[in-house]
Amino acid sequence: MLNQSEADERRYAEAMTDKLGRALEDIRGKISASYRDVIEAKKYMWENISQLDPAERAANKVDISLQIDSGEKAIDKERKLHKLYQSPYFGRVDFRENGLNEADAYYIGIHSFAGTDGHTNLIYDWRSPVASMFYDFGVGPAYFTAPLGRIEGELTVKRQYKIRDGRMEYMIESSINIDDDVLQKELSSTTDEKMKNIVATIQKEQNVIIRNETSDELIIQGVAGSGKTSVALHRIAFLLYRYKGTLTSRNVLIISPNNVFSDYISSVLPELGEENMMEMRLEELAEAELKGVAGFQTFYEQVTVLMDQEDPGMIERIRFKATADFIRKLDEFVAYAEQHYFAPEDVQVDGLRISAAELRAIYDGTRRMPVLSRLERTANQAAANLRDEDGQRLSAPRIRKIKTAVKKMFRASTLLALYKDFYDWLGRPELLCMAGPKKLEYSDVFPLVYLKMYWEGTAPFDFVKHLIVDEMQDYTPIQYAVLSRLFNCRKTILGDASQSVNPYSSSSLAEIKKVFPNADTVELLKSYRSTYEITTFAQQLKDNSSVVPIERHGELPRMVACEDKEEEMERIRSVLREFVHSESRSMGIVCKTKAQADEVYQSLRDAFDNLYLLDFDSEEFREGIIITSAHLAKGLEFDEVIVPFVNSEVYRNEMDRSLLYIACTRAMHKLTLTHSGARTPLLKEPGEH
Ligand SMILES: Nc1ncnc2c1ncn2[C@@H]1O[C@H](COP(=O)(O)OP(=O)(O)OP(=O)(O)O)[C@@H](O)[C@H]1O
Repeated sequence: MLNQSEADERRYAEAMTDKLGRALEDIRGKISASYRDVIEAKKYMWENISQLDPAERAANKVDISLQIDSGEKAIDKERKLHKLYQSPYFGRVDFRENGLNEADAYYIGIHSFAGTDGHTNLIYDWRSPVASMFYDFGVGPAYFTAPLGRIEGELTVKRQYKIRDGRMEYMIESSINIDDDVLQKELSSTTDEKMKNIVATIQKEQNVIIRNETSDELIIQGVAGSGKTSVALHRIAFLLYRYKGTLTSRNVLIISPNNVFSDYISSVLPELGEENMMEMRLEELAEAELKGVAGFQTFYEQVTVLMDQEDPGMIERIRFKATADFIRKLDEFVAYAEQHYFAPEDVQVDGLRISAAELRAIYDGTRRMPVLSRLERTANQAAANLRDEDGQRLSAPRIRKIKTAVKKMFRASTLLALYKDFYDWLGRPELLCMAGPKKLEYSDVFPLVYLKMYWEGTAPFDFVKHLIVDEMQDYTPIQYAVLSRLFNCRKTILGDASQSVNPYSSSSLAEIKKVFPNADTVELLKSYRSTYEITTFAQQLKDNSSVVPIERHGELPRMVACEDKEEEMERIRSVLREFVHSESRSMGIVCKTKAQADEVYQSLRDAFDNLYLLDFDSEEFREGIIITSAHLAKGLEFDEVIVPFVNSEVYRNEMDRSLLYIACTRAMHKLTLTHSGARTPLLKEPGEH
């Protein structure tokens, strides 16, 4: 057996690092040479431009661009080699194929690495078929699916390593699954500025999702900290590897909740050797779709209004528009409008006549088109059927008159008018209410985008081949219906029904399934982010007994009762001073509202460096002390979290419960809650049952 003892493994790791070092030098040499070649070629072209004929110039340009291309590939390879040089591999499986006597050893790393012959793989990419056994099996019977089919056999060895800067820090013989010790070490470490990759410790249930190639629509419901976002990103990295040539990062789009979140996750794919995918907020999509139609309130603004005042009318409007039944009603209305909204009349243009019957016949023959196109087509067709006094086709001004006349035959003259009619048709006109002059309420934005598809159609995003929707609980069925029409591609949809920032419009898995009836669904129940103590403490806010906290222990959350706000801020300062002198790298102060976050920021800004206020206009996630609201903290995590103002008058209703749950579950290692006055009834003292 190759490298039986730990000493053998240490030597092997060093030798591998040497090999990688040489490969790295080699590629760096090539990059410099290629850089010089490009400069030379450009210089030659510049100096001789007057003597070169057009064909020679074109040939030179092609040469230069080929050289740049190969230089870029070399830079990409250098990046990967550098990564491997720092940590060549993290796992090994020895696999004996059925019918063979000997097992082969496969070392598994973040990228693959071939020996000098270019054929022998010394390190296997974690996404390669053989590497799947590392995640799926312990020692014993195992198999992997190769391009030619399933290969069965036996794992005789399974090991994990931590190699840093050429030195093996530890090696673990793990017989069952990715060993808990390694996972514990990974989870206990303090967090870097951005999200980390988890290739060395992907869990079996996560691997099934990452390597899923069969689901066109995959919905992942996972508890807080179960690795949903990590898994979705690794899934994309896997699919980019698996479908190299047909799928590139430019074909993958993530619908993300805000720019900070996009920034927070932006390091994972590059770390895995892939380019970042495209990202977009759903509001950006709506902005493009409704340009020139109406402005609108954002989701964030909607939530802020709801937090400031409990407006039963607004809540009813939101609730009404947040069900699958609402889509059905809108569809019924469209069918009704289809039948009744076009009322043709005879048209007279300068003595020429088109009959209502003819218009009706043409209009009826244009089904499946959006309204505006139908009307246009009807007018054009009717005009084309007609000849003027001289037996000629109609002039442009006459055609325009016909178009105007035909347009007026449709009962609604604008998209907004049609939308308003919908509520009249329902007999519920009060359900449409503007947030301001020419400003729609957020709950009307996507119904209107949906109706626009019927009104004037919309161009689908055909270049997107895989769509990821994160924080799925915050999108309503009508938003999914829009996405489903605009993105006719594979989808990975993930979220947690317990982490909704607006419970009146949150979608459960069951609701989303109504829009995607053929979707496959998976649940992730194990929570990896927080210590056992933090997870169980947060559980009192959400009655979900199926959550499985990871057995990683830490301090009990601290509940700090204060006499008044002044004392509360002083206690927060003291927690921050402890943090500054600790090993922790990131601290989140997660408030309920932006106004509270502003207040805390003002009170602390002069006392600490590295203190940042994160609001909806922020672009990046930063290391240090971040002050923000629960809405924006969604999806993020911090070594330590402080939740201020957990008073009875601040956290009282269901919405507050969700926000408090989000806030508490952002903490990895330490959680402190402070209040002055009575504690919120939603929480018990830590340790109290
Ligand atoms: N298999 C794993 N190995 C190591 N760390 C993991 C693993 N799975 C998840 N984690 C860690 O758990 C934390 C939570 O992961 P992630 O943010 O992907 O979860 P989530 O389900 O999207 O969370 P939330 O919904 O609460 O925002 C991250 O620090 C991630 O690195």
